Amino acid sequence: MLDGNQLRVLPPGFGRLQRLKMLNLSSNLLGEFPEAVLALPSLEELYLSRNQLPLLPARLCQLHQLRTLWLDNNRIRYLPDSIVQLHSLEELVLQGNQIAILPEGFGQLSRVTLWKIKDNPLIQPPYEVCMKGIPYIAAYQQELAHSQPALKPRLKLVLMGLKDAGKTLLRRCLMEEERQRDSPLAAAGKDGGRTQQQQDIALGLTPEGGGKIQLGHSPITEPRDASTSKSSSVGHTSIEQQDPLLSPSLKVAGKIKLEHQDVCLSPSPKVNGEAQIGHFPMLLERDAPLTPLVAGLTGTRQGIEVTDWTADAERGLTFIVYELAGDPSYDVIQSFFLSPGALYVLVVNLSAYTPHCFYSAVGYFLHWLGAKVPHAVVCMVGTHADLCAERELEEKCLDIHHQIALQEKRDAEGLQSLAQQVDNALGQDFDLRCSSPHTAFYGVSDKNLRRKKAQFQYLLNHRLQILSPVLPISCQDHYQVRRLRDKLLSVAEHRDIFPNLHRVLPKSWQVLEELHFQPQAQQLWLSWWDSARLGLQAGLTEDRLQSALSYLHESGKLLYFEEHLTLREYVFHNLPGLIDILNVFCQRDTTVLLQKLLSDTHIDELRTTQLHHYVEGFLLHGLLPAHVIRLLLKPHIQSREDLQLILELLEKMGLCYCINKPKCKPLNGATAWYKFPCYVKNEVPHAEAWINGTNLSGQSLVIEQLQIEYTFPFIFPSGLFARYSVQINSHVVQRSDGKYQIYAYRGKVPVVVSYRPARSTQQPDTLSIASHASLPNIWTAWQAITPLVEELNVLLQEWPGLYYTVHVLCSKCLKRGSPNPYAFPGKV
Ligand SMILES: Nc1nc2c(ncn2[C@@H]2O[C@H](COP(=O)(O)OP(=O)(O)OP(=O)(O)O)[C@@H](O)[C@H]2O)c(=O)[nH]1
Repeated sequence: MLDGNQLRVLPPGFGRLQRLKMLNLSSNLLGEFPEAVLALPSLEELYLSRNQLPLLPARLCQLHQLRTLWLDNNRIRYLPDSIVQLHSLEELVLQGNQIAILPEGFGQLSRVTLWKIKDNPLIQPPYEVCMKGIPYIAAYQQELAHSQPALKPRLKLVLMGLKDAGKTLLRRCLMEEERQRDSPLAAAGKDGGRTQQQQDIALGLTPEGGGKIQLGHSPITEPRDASTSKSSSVGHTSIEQQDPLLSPSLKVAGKIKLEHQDVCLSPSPKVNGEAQIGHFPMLLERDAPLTPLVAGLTGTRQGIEVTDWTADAERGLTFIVYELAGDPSYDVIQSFFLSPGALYVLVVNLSAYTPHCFYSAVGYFLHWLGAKVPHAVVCMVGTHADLCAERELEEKCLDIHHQIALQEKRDAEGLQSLAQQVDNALGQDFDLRCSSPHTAFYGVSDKNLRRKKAQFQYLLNHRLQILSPVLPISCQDHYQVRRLRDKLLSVAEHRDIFPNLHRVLPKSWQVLEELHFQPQAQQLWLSWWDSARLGLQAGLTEDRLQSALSYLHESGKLLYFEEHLTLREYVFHNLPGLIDILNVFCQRDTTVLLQKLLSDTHIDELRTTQLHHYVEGFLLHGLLPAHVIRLLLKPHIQSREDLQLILELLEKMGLCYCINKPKCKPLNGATAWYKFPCYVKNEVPHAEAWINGTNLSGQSLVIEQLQIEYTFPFIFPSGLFARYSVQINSHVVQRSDGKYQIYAYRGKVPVVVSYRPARSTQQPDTLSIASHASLPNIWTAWQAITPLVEELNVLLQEWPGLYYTVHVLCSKCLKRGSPNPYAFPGKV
């Protein structure tokens, strides 16, 4: 056991340990695979986790006896083809590396039962296949070998931003532009007489992507001196061109500083050695006439929308455009539509922008996206440029850059300092950490500290990839819209940014996709069996269908909840239809809701009044009976079964829960009522008192309090509390919901779930789960809260870039009513 040292090499003669069976070299500083290990023929277990290995030698297959090989959290990019010859291998742990392609013949590793590959940029086979295990990888590889490969580049494009940012108009103009592109009017170019170069600058589209800011560590760093780069037309360096000597954390801090100074603040940044006229447009005409492009496109729209946009018919590239809603009422469902592998466009209304609103217009969205999709690719687009004066436009764009860089720098430094604290604690002896509850990381094991450190490293290495300065645009200008389209296309087609776009997939997968989207398959969803039939038609057996569906789910083409007990029986292939349904419950508009309910002409007055009351109750308390939900969804659902399925989907998505359905029993004809927690506005004052230690029953002397607190220093995604309150419903009874609190019982034991938004920028948001019991029975309180804690942990797994800590609060402090109870760290 040589783990947890500072070893860079092994001593000479190490290879003479011919009878060595197990070698643990984890958590060292090995920068190369130690050759001496290859001379140990009896080796059965080899642990090399958390080193800095870039490669594995092909001669690794000499270790015929090897049963266990742990290589997680290194820097490995490729596996040698010969790895598949390690026929005795039972454990292969590769997570947290840079592996994109797995060698052919993975089926030969049929004895592997412990397989971990998470956190690798996998392309071939796709991530969804790799995660399922060796048999699935083997089947996929066979599939690819035997069927004709297919290529159909489709990329998910997500438009996000505040309400009225201009997302809808931008989307419509982009799509309309496609239709008008070939028209003589468009060909003439309505560009207000600007030169090509001026217009390029106006859109931040200078050669070699001049002026691009790259915040955070990412594989697509732009060379500072473009003449030295071997880059392609957009000017990105390849992964190999990065400086291998810089540690990721140094890169983050260093790059922000450099780029922030050089790109954001310099008034005339140099590109290709030539001074640019100006970094931001001062050329847009304030009073440009409204062109036919915008005419007829200004209608408002509510909610989330999905549309296909064939942005480049020649090359066959299609964007699946997800336009998110700016209204916060949609927050509870929006995060479902953020997924890896998409191109995100953050839209800012430059006319309305002020430096004070940076966080709400930009900063929050970056935090939110980074928490859900670490390392996501973001383009910043500023609309309403036509309504801004030249100087105003320049100042606002600069301010956004400046504040993004500051936010990014602050976050990275925060994470680095937390990582440093963990390092310091690791440098101490475990006994010392257990000596007093006031020492940092009291009682936390080395193993858990190392996990924590790996998490910080992951967060630091997976910052968002913000690709460009704000691209100012007026939707009234054909030329600018066209250039934005070209910019999006060039980003999408850049192989370093979206390597998956040009991935070759088995023909059967493509056929499966086409069959799911053929015109006759216009129902709202397909049963698993219907989908399996399409799979068979495409040449996929049932077991291989799962991976293909998961892939389609991840790439944004359909929804398939593989893990869900009931919903996995269905495939939601008609996304626009499904989103229409979800939109109904987020609109919060009395008129729209009433219109839907009163569309039937035969409704009498009494019924009309009743329906008015239901709408009022819904908007005030978030309550609706099932039959009114059915009415609201009338065009979409036909039968009772349809309704049941939709209600289950809404529960799964954290939108509502049934308040009066006994567990696993039918309602026997009674009306089922549904609660939508995102509508709850009232407080639950007694819960606040309880949680602060003022015991309701007045038994404060014999009662012990148990409180687990989750702290979110960077962001608590909005809508998460509402979702959690749905998620815990199956565990609690007699609940009373407030906007930020739930007071309920687990059996006879009371529990309180309480969310506290940050009171200032210095303070974090917290979410706590608490219970109490008399001292000899304190375990009943633990039993009460444990499932709620587990439920929260499951939910938080959907947010891989979200940083939070978990503490147990000191019960003595709680009893005293201390405003700052001591928090014991550690894994609960
Ligand atoms: N002058 C001008 N008006 C614009 C521009 N872009 C959008 N608008 C107008 O701004 C208003 C809001 O634009 P939308 O596209 O509806 O905004 P949105 O981001 O989709 O808003 P939500 O759907 O509520 O999230 C509309 O009246 C648009 O016509 C622009 O570049 N210039």
